[in-house]
Amino acid sequence: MAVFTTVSPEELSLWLEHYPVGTLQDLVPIAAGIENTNYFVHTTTGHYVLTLFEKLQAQELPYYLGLMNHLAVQGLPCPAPLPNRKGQFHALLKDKPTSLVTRLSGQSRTQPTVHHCAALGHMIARMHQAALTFEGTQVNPRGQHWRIQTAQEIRPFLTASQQSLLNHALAQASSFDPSLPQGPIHADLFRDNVLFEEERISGLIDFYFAGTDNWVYDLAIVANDWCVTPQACLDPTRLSALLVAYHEKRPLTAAEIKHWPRMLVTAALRFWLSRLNDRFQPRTGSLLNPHDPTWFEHILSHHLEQPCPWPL
Ligand SMILES: Nc1ncnc2c1ncn2[C@@H]1O[C@H](COP(=O)(O)OP(=O)(O)O)[C@@H](O)[C@H]1O
Ligand SMILES: N[C@@H](CCOP(=O)(O)O)C(=O)O
Repeated sequence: MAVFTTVSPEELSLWLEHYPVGTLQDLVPIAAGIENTNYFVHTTTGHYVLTLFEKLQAQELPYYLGLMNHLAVQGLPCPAPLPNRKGQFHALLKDKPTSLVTRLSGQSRTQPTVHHCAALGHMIARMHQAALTFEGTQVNPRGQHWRIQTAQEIRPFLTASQQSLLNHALAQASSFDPSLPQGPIHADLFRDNVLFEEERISGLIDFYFAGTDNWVYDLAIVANDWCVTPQACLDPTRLSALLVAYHEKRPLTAAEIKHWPRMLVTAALRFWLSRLNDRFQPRTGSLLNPHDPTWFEHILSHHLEQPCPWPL
């Protein structure tokens, strides 16, 4: 389970005195997740999620928490950060920058249907459009610069054929048309980061990889996780449902459609690299749910061997 920093009810009760949320009733560690320490918190005023940031620094948080607040204010189902009595969205707890956000209802779907994919396509288009008016700016922290640097660091651990795959992927994951529509993107909207009540989306969570990048890249990240088959290729029915729904709300441009196969490669490369990095350069502390890099190696190989054209 991903609790890197233990918080006792006594420690949290003291910290919560700075928040207008009443008194602590219950504190439950959350097993899922691999980046931060998370707890469900129940107080006399409601249900919240407490996050102790294990990697991100305090100065990096205003972008993420500000974006979540911006989207929540506009009616998107994102966690709303609670300000403390000083008006701050984060404060130190156990020497870690920490936030308290609203707990959203619903469950993630491990086996999404076409209906879930269509609902998500609509929601991503809404999110992209709503995020455009957010005043904060940040380049995608897992973008081109990070890909090149991480590839260099993990290259010595790879076999010759993996290095060749890496070279092919890196060549495709660069020199994109600078006129592609951009804005703040979620950049990690995997199945575990979307909550549903029946077929309605009730939560978009975990914005801690967000940054400005190409919108079509965000869609490719989603397609690689939501539409993938056990053979590591994309299921045409779920993929169409996702893209048709997005396109209805925010029509893609001809340039975006042309870039689609390379965006799928870039998205698969990004998660292959981060998973390899977690395997070969693990953080100190207990990373108890590492993800398997081999899965994204398969997806990446598939996209390079049989580029997936725009399906609509
Ligand atoms: N605002 C929220 N409302 C409801 N559940 C949440 C919320 N934030 C996190 N969770 C739960 O906590 C789990 C881990 O959160 P996540 O942000 O993915 O962790 P990490 O940043 O460590 O990857 C999620 O899978 C979800 O079950
Ligand atoms: N989605 C990424 C890892 C990020 O983990 P999360 O729990 O913060 O979504 C992956 O699958 O590699």
